[in-house]
Amino acid sequence: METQLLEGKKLAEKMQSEMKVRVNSLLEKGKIPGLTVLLVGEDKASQVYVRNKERQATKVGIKSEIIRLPETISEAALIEQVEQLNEDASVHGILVQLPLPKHINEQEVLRKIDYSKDVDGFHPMNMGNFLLGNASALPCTPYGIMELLKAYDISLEGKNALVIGRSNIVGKPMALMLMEKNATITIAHSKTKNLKELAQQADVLVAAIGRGHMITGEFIKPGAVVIDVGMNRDEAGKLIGDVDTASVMGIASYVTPVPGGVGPMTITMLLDQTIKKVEAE
Ligand SMILES: Nc1nc2c(c(=O)[nH]1)N[C@@H](CN(C=O)c1ccc(C(=O)N[C@@H](CCC(=O)O)C(=O)O)cc1)CN2
Repeated sequence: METQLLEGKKLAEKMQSEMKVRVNSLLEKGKIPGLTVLLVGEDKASQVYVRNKERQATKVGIKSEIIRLPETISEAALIEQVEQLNEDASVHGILVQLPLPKHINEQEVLRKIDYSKDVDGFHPMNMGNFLLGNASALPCTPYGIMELLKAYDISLEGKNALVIGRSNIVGKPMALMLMEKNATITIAHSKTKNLKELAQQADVLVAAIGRGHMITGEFIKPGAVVIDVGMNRDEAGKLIGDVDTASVMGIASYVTPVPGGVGPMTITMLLDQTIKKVEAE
């Protein structure tokens, strides 16, 4: 079987060039979409991600700012920053880059974002509305994956989908989005006993485990669609996914590469949701 790459980077470029047109028409009406990202601490990967968010936001015409805060900031001081942004009419989207340092309660901070400015879809109000089928903002990674599947005309109806990972930002919302498209969902996690067996029955497999190259060809049902959410570094510091892409080639029908698959779609959906906030005004 020939395995086709699901090229998130290419789709992201296409979607972002369409976003430039959307932003231009907002600018003509005197509206400038504004996105502010709060970055706490020195985490190397997070620094790369927020820089990329800022660069790509600027490219499509969004006014973007990163507020860098020290690792030692208190939860109260971080919440104060969030509340200031809630009051700032030029800011349409607020994003707190995750993970936060251990002394800060992530959920407490996220719930303090004005939910109408939450472009990550992590606010409990948005999560709840999403669960009820009435979303106003969606978690960007699973949203990007759904757009990628749509762009490649991959039908989910009646398919067995296995989501490996149960995080709030990927696994749980991913399962729900696949279910909305009439797939039959299984969620696996670190305590799942028969992972390989479950994987071998999956028509669609989403790997969001955080363990480099854990999913090899022997986990894959012939013809399956394989989505790799992993962002791991090997011993040489090279970025690798949760899926050993080379070993699934020839077995899967589709696979997302790392880099160039899911990651670029995550940022693109963030930009989309920021623009939508202003379009809806
Ligand atoms: N507030 C949030 N925090 C985090 C989220 C999120 O959606 N909201 N997701 C992840 C990290 N993330 C975005 O923040 C993210 C990860 C990876 C990429 C990406 O484009 N990856 C590239 C490779 C980049 C590299 O070379 O390191 C790729 O896959 O091609 C974008 C966004 C956790 N935190």
